[in-house]
Amino acid sequence: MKVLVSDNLSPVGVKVLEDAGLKVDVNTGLAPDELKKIIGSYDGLVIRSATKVTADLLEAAGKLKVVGRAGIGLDNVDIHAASEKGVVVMNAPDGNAVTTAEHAISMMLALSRNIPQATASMKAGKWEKKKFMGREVTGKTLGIIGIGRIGSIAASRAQGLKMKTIAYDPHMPKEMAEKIGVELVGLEELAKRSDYITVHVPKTKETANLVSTEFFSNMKPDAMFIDCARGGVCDEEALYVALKEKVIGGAALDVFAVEPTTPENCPLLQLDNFVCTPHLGASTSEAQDNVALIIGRQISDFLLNGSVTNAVNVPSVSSDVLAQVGPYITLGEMLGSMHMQISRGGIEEVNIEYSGELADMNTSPITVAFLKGLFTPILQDAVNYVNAPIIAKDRGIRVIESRSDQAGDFTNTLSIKVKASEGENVLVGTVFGRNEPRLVRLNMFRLEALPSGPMLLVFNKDVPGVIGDLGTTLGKAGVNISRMTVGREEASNQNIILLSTDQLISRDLLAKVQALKNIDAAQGLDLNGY
Ligand SMILES: NC(=O)C1=CN([C@@H]2O[C@H](COP(=O)(O)OP(=O)(O)OC[C@H]3O[C@@H](n4cnc5c(N)ncnc54)[C@H](O)[C@@H]3O)[C@@H](O)[C@H]2O)C=CC1
Ligand SMILES: O=C(O)C(=O)COP(=O)(O)O
Repeated sequence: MKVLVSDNLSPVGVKVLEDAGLKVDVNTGLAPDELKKIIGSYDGLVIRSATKVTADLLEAAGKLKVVGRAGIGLDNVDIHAASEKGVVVMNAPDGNAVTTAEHAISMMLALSRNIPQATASMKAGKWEKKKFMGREVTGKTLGIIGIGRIGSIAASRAQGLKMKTIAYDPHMPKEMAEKIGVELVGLEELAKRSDYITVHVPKTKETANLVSTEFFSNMKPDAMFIDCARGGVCDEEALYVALKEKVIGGAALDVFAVEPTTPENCPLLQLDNFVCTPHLGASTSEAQDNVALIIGRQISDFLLNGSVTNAVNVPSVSSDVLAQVGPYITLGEMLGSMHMQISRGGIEEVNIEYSGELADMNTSPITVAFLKGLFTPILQDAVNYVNAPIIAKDRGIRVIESRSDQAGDFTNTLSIKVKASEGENVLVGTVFGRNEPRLVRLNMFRLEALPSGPMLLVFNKDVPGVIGDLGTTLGKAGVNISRMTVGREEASNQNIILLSTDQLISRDLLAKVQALKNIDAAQGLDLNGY
């Protein structure tokens, strides 16, 4: 079996693959068409963030069985296309967290003491001692956006530097943050109170452009902003204006909306109060050895023994179990994603009830898939079919499973209640026929919906004209409705309408829907990939 390493990988990873008996070719920096020409002869592909694994490339990869990412981010992989081709995609989400947190702290100190600017000035033959007056970080407040793996390590390092640490992470229970000495606050409060702000969230629908003109206008005029997470979480145009007009004191970016970035497409690179690195967050020999070792072992285990670890698109179960509960694994993951998107506040408890014949089956992969689905909208590539239960435990979420012989009107049901700090929701699902997942209850509403693709969830009064108004509003915006389900609760005169649409609902369109008469609430859902 042959493995191609197409991005820079630490030699320890290559050694692990070779020692296992695999033939390894290292061929980095290939243009897409060059890669496409040779990919057909490989069983495995090892990448970092440079190689783009597109549907087009996968089309040419006739023998390919696995793509391994030495690191976390899979933004450069078309996971959906890989799943359709039966290619397993795996990553190594734990190997580079310390290193990336250290990079964020380095950026903070480099900004505080003007180290890059002073270096450039001295190399230009100057001795500008007065120009580069810095300031101490001791006693200052570090605001952390996203207090997950990397954010919490950054907090502990900052505490070591005698800084106060506050964080914004609406999905993290308060007690978990308090345990690590971090006060949880709202986004606006974080902007107003912090002297330094560092971002450690993945790029999701919620976090895209989270750091905007409004955010910068709330920051202190001498505060500094750092992003070593993902390009596009911060609006680069808004940052440019904030730095140019001295709305904030300085900024450092390791990640960009377009990578590789150049002075032509990134005007930030012209500013004196801007410091940057070319996506070096994970680039230390220690972190690279870690992720290379992990991915090398996972790929050889898979290619030689068929065992799947840390895969993002295949549950780690035997083919027998998959044949029995496979459709419920898909259903569980869909319900997980939907639960996270409709839930408000930090999740505290999950109750999963398996009913009917399901009660006698091996349901643990369904629970794992549910948890993976639950965390994917907020953690993206950092969650997979192996670490999802560990993430739940680390976040202090109680996962309770129960079984019942009775499944009501259906042969089997999966009924899941999620309690969050601001309320609870119940979703019940079943599988029709051999492989047709359906959502059959959402809280008090009975319905029959396929929880997949882009959707719009509407809560409305049960009066004539609502569906017509909705259809017209979506139609005017050019959005096609492919399915519609109405759930009715006669006692309360309340309905829900769940629509499947051909594209995601934009913020503007959602605002128009929310403004319609007799509509109490509406939200877009993204169940893509299911
Ligand atoms: N610059 C680089 O080279 C590297 C960048 N990264 C990136 O760093 C980021 C963080 O990684 P980890 O800490 O391992 O992830 P993680 O999954 O452990 O933590 C992410 C945190 O963000 C929070 N979050 C999600 N949506 C949020 C929102 N709307 N507002 C506030 N918080 C929100 C989650 O609740 C979670 O606590 C990822 O995007 C990752 O890809 C990771 C490694 C290297
Ligand atoms: O692991 C990640 O998500 C990273 O962003 C690191 O990217 P890299 O492997 O350095 O190209």
